[in-house]
Amino acid sequence: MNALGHAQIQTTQSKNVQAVAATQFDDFGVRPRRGKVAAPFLGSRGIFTADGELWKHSRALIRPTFSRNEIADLASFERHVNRFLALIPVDSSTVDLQPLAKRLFLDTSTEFLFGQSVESLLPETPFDTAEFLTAFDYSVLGLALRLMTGPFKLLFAIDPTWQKAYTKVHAFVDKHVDIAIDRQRRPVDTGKNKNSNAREKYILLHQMAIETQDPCDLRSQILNAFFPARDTVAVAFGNAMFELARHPSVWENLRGEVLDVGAQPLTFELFKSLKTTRAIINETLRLDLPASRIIRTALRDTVLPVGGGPDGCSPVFMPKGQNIEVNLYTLHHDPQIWGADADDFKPERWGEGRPSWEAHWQYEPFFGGMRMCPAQNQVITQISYLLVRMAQRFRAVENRDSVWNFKEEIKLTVESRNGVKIALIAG
Ligand code: HEM
Repeated sequence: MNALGHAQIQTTQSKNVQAVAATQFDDFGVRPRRGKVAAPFLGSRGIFTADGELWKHSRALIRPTFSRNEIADLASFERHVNRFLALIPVDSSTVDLQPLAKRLFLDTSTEFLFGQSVESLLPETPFDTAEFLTAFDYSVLGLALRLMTGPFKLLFAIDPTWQKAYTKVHAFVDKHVDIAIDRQRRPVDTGKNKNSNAREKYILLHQMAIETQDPCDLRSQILNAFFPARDTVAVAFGNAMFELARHPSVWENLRGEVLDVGAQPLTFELFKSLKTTRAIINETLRLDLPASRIIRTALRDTVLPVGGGPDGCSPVFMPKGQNIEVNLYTLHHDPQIWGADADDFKPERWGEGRPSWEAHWQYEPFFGGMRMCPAQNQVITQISYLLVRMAQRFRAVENRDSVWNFKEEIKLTVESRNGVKIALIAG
């Protein structure tokens, strides 16, 4: 395709997906496209913008955040979920769940990444959350526009609004960076907490400060991790509720499974056994996936397994510097893989005896290979937790949107343009 004057390859072939993600991983990178453009906002070091050794270092810094123990620790998530549930009307009036869910995940992600939640679900927030959010959203929009317009990004070269926005975000992050560095430099407290068995909560920024106390490096590393966390899970959960409001029988199946759980504690292990819940999440991430376009640049001359020749089945040459877009949306909607009902929401397709789409690189909502989303298990656990709590509390969910179909709004993530307007029936 011609992407605003640049020749770019678009692919939906699973063999090419596998090559880009895994078997030819070293041939592709993100830095040529993202590095310079993102630097003013995200800095020059971090998981989202780096390749090679720098990327390996950033990935190693972030990995422990998503360890089994951290994911299984649902106590602080529960605190935020209770606040979220308290804001949902129980008189069957219409609510748009999307902005509420975004506030929930903003609160949880700021807590586990920075060590302090912005508490946007509380009536009294500790500081001007709205101002921070506006600044962050504008910073992301500015970055998205610059990434999408490629050679025309110069049009935005003198845009003081973007600079103002990311400067505000930096001020917020720097405050927490200073706290993390200060904490690291303080002598270890061997006093009153010495015998305490309480496990200290894992906070990514504090862990990063053990490795580096360079404030610019820390700001860059943590912003690179926060950036993909913002909105993605809220959008995925919102999309699941969007579909459930239009498929009452699936809600009934979910509620049946959840009522069978009874008063058992909601644990990581329990979620793994909830087949209907997991099928709903899988199907939502297939149909309405928040991250649908993966773009890479060839770091050297390379050859893709398929796409060339008159029938598109031969290998195809990609010169160094050319971009490739892996279009996960089309892959997830391909009738040759999913059947004639590829565009329909059918969680039952994830039942026993199904084909192993994942093993064949046909289902990749978190992408795959070395740069696969590190938060995958945490995301699935948190969405499962929320769906279970919703189904415990509400007997039914009704669509209250005059528009039936899912209309995409494409930002850096893809979300429902009309929000998630529903009513929840308590019972
Ligand atoms: C439903 C929710 C989410 C989905 C569907 C999702 C999907 C993805 C996808 C497709 C990628 C690959 C992007 C690319 O290579 O261009 C990615 C990367 C990444 N995601 Fe997620 N993500 C989600 C939530 C999160 C959360 C909550 C975090 C929390 C920190 C996170 C952190 C990251 C990071 C750091 C990367 C970059 C990994 C690397 O380049 O090594 N994601 N995600």
